[in-house]
Amino acid sequence: MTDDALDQMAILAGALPFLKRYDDQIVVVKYGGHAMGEEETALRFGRDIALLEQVGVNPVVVHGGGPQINAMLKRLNVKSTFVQGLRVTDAEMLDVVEMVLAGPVNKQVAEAITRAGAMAVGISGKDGGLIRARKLTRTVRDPGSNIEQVLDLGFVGEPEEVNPRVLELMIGADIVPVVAPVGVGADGQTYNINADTVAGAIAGKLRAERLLMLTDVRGVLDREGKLIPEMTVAEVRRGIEEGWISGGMIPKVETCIYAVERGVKGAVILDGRVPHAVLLELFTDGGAGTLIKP
Ligand SMILES: Nc1ncnc2c1ncn2[C@@H]1O[C@H](COP(=O)(O)OP(=O)(O)O)[C@@H](O)[C@H]1O
Ligand SMILES: CC(=O)N[C@@H](CCC(=O)OP(=O)(O)O)C(=O)O
Repeated sequence: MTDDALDQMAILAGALPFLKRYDDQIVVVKYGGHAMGEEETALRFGRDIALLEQVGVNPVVVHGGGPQINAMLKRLNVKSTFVQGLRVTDAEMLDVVEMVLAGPVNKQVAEAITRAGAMAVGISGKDGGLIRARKLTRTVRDPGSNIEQVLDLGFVGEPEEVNPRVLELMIGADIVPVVAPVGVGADGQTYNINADTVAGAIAGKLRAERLLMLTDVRGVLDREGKLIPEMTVAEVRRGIEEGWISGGMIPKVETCIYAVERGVKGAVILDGRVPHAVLLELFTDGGAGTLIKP
């Protein structure tokens, strides 16, 4: 038996009460591009997801791939800009985004889970009508003049409607869905959607037991840099107002709030680079990151 499998067994040894809680429940896992790291990290993630499936949990994986898109853009010598953490996406950029997300990244994640003994199938939000998207509009207010300006991010979208049918069929057939964050408008236009947003929308629609957001920080940290194990929605809102929850953490906690307000029992932000982060979060008392509850 490999060291990795022994570690999995050690975590499972004390997991009986948790296994009951999650039996036949849906757990949506957002696997961020930064959390993917080296090939071995992806394979280890695959083994954990396969194990979840094998012990009776129904995992649904939504992956990102920002760094992987950046690597391809560098090879193609195409420049990319971000506004409020979102990639400005013209028609040429959209081709690259869809090619990378629905191509190698999606297949790598599905293959890692399949190799570990579960059957995973990669789809994008365009498959089976999963995500109907619309163009995202964002505004900024100029602090000097107080004038509001509408930003044009091109083909950046947001989910307008999630049709969970394809996911339900896959889950019913013991297939682990692996979703690339691309959607399609009513007119057939493809949209690039932030992966956190897609994970939140899917978790909300499926009323998942848990939404796990794997990133490359330990969770939400307080002003002293200490990990906060649990927060209510009100405490998160206060953190944003007071400014110690900022930058890339804001869309993440907002996604968690969106999900728990739609019936997800708990949303967790945790460090995907920690070995077996998913298992530790679900199957141990202390959990692994920051749990956000209603
Ligand atoms: N209170 C906080 N706790 C943890 N991280 C925070 C906090 N406030 C801001 N951040 C920032 O949020 C970042 C995480 O967001 P981001 O880098 O966008 O993640 P990802 O690439 O996984 O989507 C952290 O690296 C950190 O710089
Ligand atoms: C609109 C937008 O910004 N879309 C993202 C989609 C991928 C993503 O969200 O990946 P991570 O989770 O790894 O950051 C992008 O183009 O990078």
